Amino acid sequence: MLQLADFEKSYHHAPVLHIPQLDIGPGIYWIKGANGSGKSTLLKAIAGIIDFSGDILLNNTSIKKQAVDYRRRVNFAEAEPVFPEFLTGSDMLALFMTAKQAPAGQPDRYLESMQMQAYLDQPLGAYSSGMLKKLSLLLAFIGTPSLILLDEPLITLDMASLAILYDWIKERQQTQGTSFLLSSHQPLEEHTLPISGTLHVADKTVKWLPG
Ligand SMILES: Nc1ncnc2c1ncn2[C@@H]1O[C@H](COP(=O)(O)OP(=O)(O)OP(=O)(O)O)[C@@H](O)[C@H]1O
Repeated sequence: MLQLADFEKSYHHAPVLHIPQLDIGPGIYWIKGANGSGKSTLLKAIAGIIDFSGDILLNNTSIKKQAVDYRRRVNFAEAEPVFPEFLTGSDMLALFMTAKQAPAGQPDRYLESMQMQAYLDQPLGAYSSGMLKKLSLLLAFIGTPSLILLDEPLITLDMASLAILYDWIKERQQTQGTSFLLSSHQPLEEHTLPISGTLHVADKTVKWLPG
């Protein structure tokens, strides 16, 4: 499903990650690592929003050689989303629906399950951090991506919302075969998600461990 080849990322000539080769199949993966190890950097590179050397392929589509096609297949939710304060949640949703060519009505059940309709038309400057997080997670489910990247999806969500997010992930994987990379600091409750493996980010590289 996802391949990284000769991947190198530096900030201002300081190397952060070097991954000679990484090849993972379809599934749901956790990305683990200490603060500053490079989890967000890895996710942003796979999302196609930061530059790096080497190549990343998603189902044989290269981020470098087929950039538009690649980006259409990947959705990303940032750890701490920042949106223009004067726009509303509905504005953001309409934008993503168009950009991701989403089927009409796709957000409805997501909005309902997280009970977001009540504040969707408020300006984003008036959202709490949890409300912003839910919106950013919802936007990552818009369209029909093959891979959804969620950076720290568990932070700022209350327990009820966490259970709903786990249901979204499981349902999407089961019905559409969507793969997920999820970064987290928290130790997870066992059996919440059918995890295929863990990517450990340490010593400026990434190691894959099954289960
Ligand atoms: N824009 C940037 N400019 C310079 N250095 C950066 C930049 N972004 C990240 N770094 C550095 O790259 C390294 C990896 O950062 P990254 O945010 O990817 O780590 P992380 O594992 O996601 O951390 P955390 O768990 O604290 O969120 C850190 O040393 C950080 O200081």
